[in-house]
Amino acid sequence: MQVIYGDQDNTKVKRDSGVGLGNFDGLHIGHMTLINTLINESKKLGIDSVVYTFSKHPENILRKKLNTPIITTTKKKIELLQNTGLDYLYFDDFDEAFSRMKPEDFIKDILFNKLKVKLAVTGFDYRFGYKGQGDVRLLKGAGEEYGFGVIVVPPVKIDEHVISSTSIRQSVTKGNIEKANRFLGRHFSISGTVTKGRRVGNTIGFPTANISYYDKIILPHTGVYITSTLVENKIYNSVTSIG
Ligand SMILES: Cc1cc2nc3c(=O)[nH]c(=O)nc-3n(C[C@H](O)[C@H](O)[C@H](O)COP(=O)(O)O)c2cc1C
Ligand SMILES: Nc1ncnc2c1ncn2[C@@H]1O[C@H](COP(=O)(O)OP(=O)(O)O)[C@@H](O)[C@H]1O
Repeated sequence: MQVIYGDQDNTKVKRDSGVGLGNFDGLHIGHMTLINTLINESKKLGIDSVVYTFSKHPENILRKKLNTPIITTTKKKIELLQNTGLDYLYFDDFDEAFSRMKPEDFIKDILFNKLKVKLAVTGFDYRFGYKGQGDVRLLKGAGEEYGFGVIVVPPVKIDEHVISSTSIRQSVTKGNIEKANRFLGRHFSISGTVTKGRRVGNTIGFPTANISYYDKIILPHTGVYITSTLVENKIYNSVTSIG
């Protein structure tokens, strides 16, 4: 898998491509269903598969005060998609100027000219372009005009609940990690750097580590959690105190 950063790299995708569209924060079961569909259908067509996403969550750019804490950092997204068979992970730079792009221009300039789209894969509720004016209907119409196919993935649910990054954020914030894990299809995790603390644990026979974390990530509700900790390729049984 090749990672492309839109702000640094103006190289175009070399071959015709299948493009998966969305923010994909969390890379939950719904997202992975979409991405697997993208990879499989692109293979069938003999084209490259590309996930086109943003390095910063649009909500955090457009509604600065309404901070959306993120579930997966860029680094984590790369890690999770690394061995899926995806050809390109494309992080574009979302800023105010970009947000004003009309859906029709996004299709023409980015999907068609830049990514040489032959297939677009989105979820049922995908919206794009200025103020979210574009939807799957518009995308399908443009597909007929420009000659690309569109696959719309129906809502992936667990127990009748549509899986979404918003519901995962709510579960994590409430401390309902079991539910978040079910929706994510893996264990919720946080990465960070070990920093020096008061070393109290050591004096009672438990080594402790203070983790400093990226401040935009979502944290579970204050409390004590049973965890596993991965340090330098070794996994330890652990207990983590949040707060
Ligand atoms: C060209 C373009 C312009 C966009 N402009 C806006 C905007 O003005 N307001 C907004 O809330 N989101 C805007 N978005 C973000 C989309 O509504 C949407 O969040 C994003 O494409 C990811 O889709 P998803 O939320 O279904 O994953 C824009 C997206 C694109 C591709
Ligand atoms: N449960 C789901 N089932 C099918 N597609 C989904 C699901 N959740 C999100 N998608 C699709 O994945 C892409 C990224 O969605 P995004 O808005 O980032 O996620 P979410 O809706 O979880 O916040 C969009 O095309 C969206 O329609």
